[in-house]
Order: sequence, then structure tokens, then C-alpha cells
Amino acid sequence: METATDPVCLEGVSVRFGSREVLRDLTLTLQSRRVGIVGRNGSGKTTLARLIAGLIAPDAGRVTVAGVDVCTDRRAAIRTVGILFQNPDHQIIFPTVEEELAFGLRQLGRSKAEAREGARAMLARFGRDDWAERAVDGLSQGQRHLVCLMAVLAMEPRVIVLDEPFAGLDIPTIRALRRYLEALPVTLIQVSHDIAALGEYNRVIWLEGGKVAADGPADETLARYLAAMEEVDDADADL
Ligand SMILES: Nc1ncnc2c1ncn2[C@@H]1O[C@H](COP(=O)(O)OP(=O)(O)OP(=O)(O)O)[C@@H](O)[C@H]1O
Repeated sequence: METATDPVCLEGVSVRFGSREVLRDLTLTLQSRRVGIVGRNGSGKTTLARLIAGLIAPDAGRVTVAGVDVCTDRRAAIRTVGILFQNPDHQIIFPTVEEELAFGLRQLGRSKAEAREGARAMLARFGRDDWAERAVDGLSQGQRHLVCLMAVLAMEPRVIVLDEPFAGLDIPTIRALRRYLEALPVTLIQVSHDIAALGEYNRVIWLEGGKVAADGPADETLARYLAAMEEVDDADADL
């Protein structure tokens, strides 16, 4: 039996970019430990991920995570929800690994010494004590992903949003990162084009044109999504 987790609630949420409505009047409560989001290119998945993390504001409606309005209460939001982007270089700001990990902890109000200690403890947890002084630039793509994951985990969020976190990584690296993530006692919301990766999830949502096209157990939603994609003409690709 699945245990309930901190709810992510969207109430009548719309997002527009210019005149284009990218998410349209979405009302959703996500309360499963593992939620997948699928959909075609441009269907609004990344916009939804960024919205849940409080990185963009809705034009209408409200987004709360564990009761925190993630858009208006940024201080509470950063301790409640973390996000991992597809490209770690869009996330990493600091030249060394320790500085990157300590930054989030400083944002949470920890002293310099506490943040440094927290960063070192996280590195130790992943067996990467020797990375503290290393230049982020000198790490591989997979290693930079791990730095981002450690930076997010150091802040102990209750919900983690993953936006295509494994694209471009080799199979053992994906397996290792996935193993770390699966073991975490947090809610994971994962945007992915990798259908196989979402097969074990508790719930999968299919977004189409900024609205929910299907929502339910992974096998049901994914079967409907795959069947629909078989019908789509190549000329209809969103390029
Ligand atoms: N900052 C922005 N300014 C203008 N338009 C945007 C912006 N961000 C996204 N869009 C548009 O919103 C739509 C949805 O984009 P989004 O990135 O959420 O889709 P997606 O489902 O994640 O796509 P993909 O699978 O290709 O990553 C697209 O048409 C995109 O061009």
C-alpha cells in the first residue's frame, strides 16, 4: 500500500508566454511518492516542473507544495521543493563543488561554517570527500549531475522535481543516480520522454497542449500515450 506524501496542489493554474497559453486551467493534487509526467515536445512539461518548484509564477491560480505557496513564499519554498534540470550547467553557479553545495545551505540561513560542514557531510555520504576543492569545470557531465543532486539533497526538500535528469548520461551513471533517487524518502516528480523509466511509478500524467490528456496508474497512462503517439503523423512534429 502506498503511503501518502506531502501534497503538491495546483488550483486553476494557467501560464502564458506572450499570447500563448502554455498551461491551461490545471487543477491537480499530486500525492504519490513517484509521479511521472509525459507528453510531446512543447506540451508544457518543463513549464509545469518550474511552476511546482516556484521558479515561475502562474498567470492565474495557485501552486502549493506541502501547504507552502512556492511562488510567493520563496524562503519556505527552497526548503520544501528542489529541482534538478536536464543540464547541470544551467544549475551550477560556483567554481568549486563545496561552494556549490554550501550555497543552498547559506540560503537556508546557515552560518558559513555550518554550510561548509553540511557540504562536507553530503560529500561524505556519497563517498566523494575528495571533491570538496575540485573545480566543477573539471568534472564530467555525470559528475556535475551528481553535484546538482547533492546540492538539492543538502537542503533536505520534501519534494524533488526532476526535469529530464538523465538525458545524455551513460547507462551506469543513470543507474547510479536512479538508485540514489529511488532510495530517498521524498516525493519525486519526474518529467521524462523515457517511458521505461516511468513504468514503475505510482502515477503518470500525460500533458497535451497544456492540459491533462490522461492521468492514472503508470501502465494505463503510458499505454494510452504510446498508442496515441503511434497515430501521430511525422509531419506533425513540433519542430
Ligand atoms: N520562457 C519562455 N518564453 C516563451 N515561450 C516559452 C518559454 N518557455 C517555454 N515556452 C513555450 O512554451 C511551450 C511549452 O514549453 P515546455 O518547455 O514547457 O514544453 P515541454 O513539454 O517541456 O517540451 P520538451 O519535451 O520539448 O522539453 C513551448 O511552446 C515553448 O516554446
